Amino acid sequence: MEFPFDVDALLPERITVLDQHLRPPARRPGTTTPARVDLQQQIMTIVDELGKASAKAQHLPAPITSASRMQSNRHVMYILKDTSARPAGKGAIVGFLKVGYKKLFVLDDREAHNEVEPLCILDFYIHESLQRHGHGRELFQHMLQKERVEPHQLAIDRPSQKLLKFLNKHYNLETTVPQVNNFVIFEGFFAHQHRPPATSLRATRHSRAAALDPMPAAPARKLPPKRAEGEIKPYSSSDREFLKVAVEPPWPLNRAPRRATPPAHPPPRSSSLGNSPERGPLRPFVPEQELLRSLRLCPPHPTARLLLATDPGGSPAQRRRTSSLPRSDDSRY
Ligand SMILES: CC(=O)SCCNC(=O)CCNC(=O)[C@H](O)C(C)(C)COP(=O)(O)OP(=O)(O)OC[C@H]1O[C@@H](n2cnc3c(N)ncnc32)[C@H](O)[C@@H]1OP(=O)(O)O
Repeated sequence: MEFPFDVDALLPERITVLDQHLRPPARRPGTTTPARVDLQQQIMTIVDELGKASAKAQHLPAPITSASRMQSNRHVMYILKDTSARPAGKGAIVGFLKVGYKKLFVLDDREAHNEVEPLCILDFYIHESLQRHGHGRELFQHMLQKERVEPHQLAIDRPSQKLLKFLNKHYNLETTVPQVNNFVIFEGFFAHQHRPPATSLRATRHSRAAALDPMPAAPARKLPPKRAEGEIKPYSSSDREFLKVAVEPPWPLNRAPRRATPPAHPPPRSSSLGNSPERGPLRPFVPEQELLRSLRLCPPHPTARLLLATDPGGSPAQRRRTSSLPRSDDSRY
């Protein structure tokens, strides 16, 4: 992918890492240095063009990667340049990989909900003319080392078939843990994960049920902490969510037909997973209330039940609230 400016001078390293500041890397000694603002503009152009090319390759209605989205999120972009060819002496870009930490509610193999904050693969693109030459693997490998994560610890935001094959081939990732959101996680995701100390912000911020849940928490964040967070909404974290706005018809046409009774169990494996990795049109919008209702119908964890039964200090009101279904004014979500 070529640009009308000198990519080779702009990005001295084979792989450049960009964060939300989109700072131009330090240039090689002896290279003439244009104004800093021009360099940043060039970086922004590269990010925008890569985002557009990736969206086109994935048949998305709009790019999910752009300079402005980079600036407003704590994502990290790994950009690979072509060091062999220097068409017109200006260099070229091979592709990019975008990652970021996200709060997710994921199901484990017992179909219990877990709040985690894994590193997510958000966008990945290698130029069409250079795919299947090992460039994707080079980028991915570099990212794994820099972020110090193992492939099975990652969550993937709506992987394409090509990416699923890529992950299978290079990292033996095959067996997925079925989810009801757009993220795909693989077997081993819940193994050996970092468990924060009981006094950590994460533990105290959680709901009582989450604090009692013995499932391990997400891998430790390597990125700086985000701004103060508000209420956590299940399934609200996909980086591709905003694309729904582009494809969703206006209200009331966007309302899914209401069921008489909410589903007692999450969708079966094939349905959940069959939907997630597919590209093309996004899945119909699931009304949040319906989703919450099905969440609230999940049976309490056995540990929680035991504690509630044996907790003599809890007031009757407290016991009433925790032993029955959450009330409509329950503001946890
Ligand atoms: C969360 C997300 O970002 S989902 C979106 C992922 N991006 C895309 O689908 C955009 C189009 N595809 C691409 O840009 C690239 O193919 C990537 C990024 C998926 C992989 O990068 P590449 O440089 O092609 O990967 P690399 O050469 O290291 O590995 C090749 C392997 O990837 C998989 N793969 C790559 N292209 C294809 C393809 N067209 N068909 C099937 N499998 C493919 C295969 O396993 C392949 O191994 P094989 O050639 O022996 O079958």
